[in-house]
Amino acid sequence: MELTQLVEQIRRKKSFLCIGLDVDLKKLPTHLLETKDPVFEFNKAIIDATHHLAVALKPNIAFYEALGIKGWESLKKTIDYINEHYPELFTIADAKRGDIGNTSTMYAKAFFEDLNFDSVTVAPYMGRDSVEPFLAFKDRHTILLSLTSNPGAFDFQTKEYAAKPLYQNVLETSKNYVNSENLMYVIGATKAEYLKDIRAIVPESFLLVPGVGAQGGSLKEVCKYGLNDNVGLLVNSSRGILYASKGKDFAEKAAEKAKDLQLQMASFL
Ligand SMILES: O=c1ccn([C@@H]2O[C@H](COP(=O)(O)O)[C@@H](O)[C@H]2O)c(=O)[nH]1
Repeated sequence: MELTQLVEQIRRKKSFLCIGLDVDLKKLPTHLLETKDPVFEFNKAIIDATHHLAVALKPNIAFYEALGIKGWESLKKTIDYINEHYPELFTIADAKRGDIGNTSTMYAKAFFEDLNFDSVTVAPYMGRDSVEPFLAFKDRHTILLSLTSNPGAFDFQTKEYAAKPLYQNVLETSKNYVNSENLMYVIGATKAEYLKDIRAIVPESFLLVPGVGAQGGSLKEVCKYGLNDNVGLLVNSSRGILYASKGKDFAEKAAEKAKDLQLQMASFL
């Protein structure tokens, strides 16, 4: 998907909400567990109930891999369902991949060619040759981890390297990668106080911002410095939306949570 299409969708829906499809069997409504593919049935109901409120969907691949072959099948059915019924939604494989070049190419093929996601999250630690194979897919987007939402982010990402915090090195160095115009960055909502500095380095890039809701990040604080002329933000919530109810009304209740966030987002646009 072209960025112009994403921005147009954000403006039309007055939403920059990304819903994280982190499906945990233990948290599913019990009536779904009797179906052949509870994970897909759950995702389908959530997507049908919320597609008009969100602009992006982000399955975290770990939740599917943990279920073995069945999980991978549920993931494939989910992405195919989105691409067939809601092609306007921007899809993110939250896989946090990255390896030596020829291996990264295989990861990129898996997520862009086989599964047909619009984007994939990538860890920058192994550097240029581990990231550029993803960027070689010029009609897709590579979302590089820069400053993550978890407490462990302070172990390395804020520590100085070459006289600057490591997360700033990630932003600056990656701007020189081939096809860097297709880069986006992960910045945790719990690190909103860093967004002013981040925007000084990457004023135009889209930022994927997880960590509102269950992790306690503030949408208001994220918007203060995170928004740019093209909106430039995709703010993710997973558990805060998915598990609003364990009853038969689970999708309806999830839509209510998504609507709450969408209305807040509309007030910042
Ligand atoms: O820095 C990061 C990078 C990725 N994530 C992922 O986003 C969702 C957040 O889920 P919530 O339930 O809304 O907390 C999850 O898939 C994480 O693995 C992140 O949280 N922080």
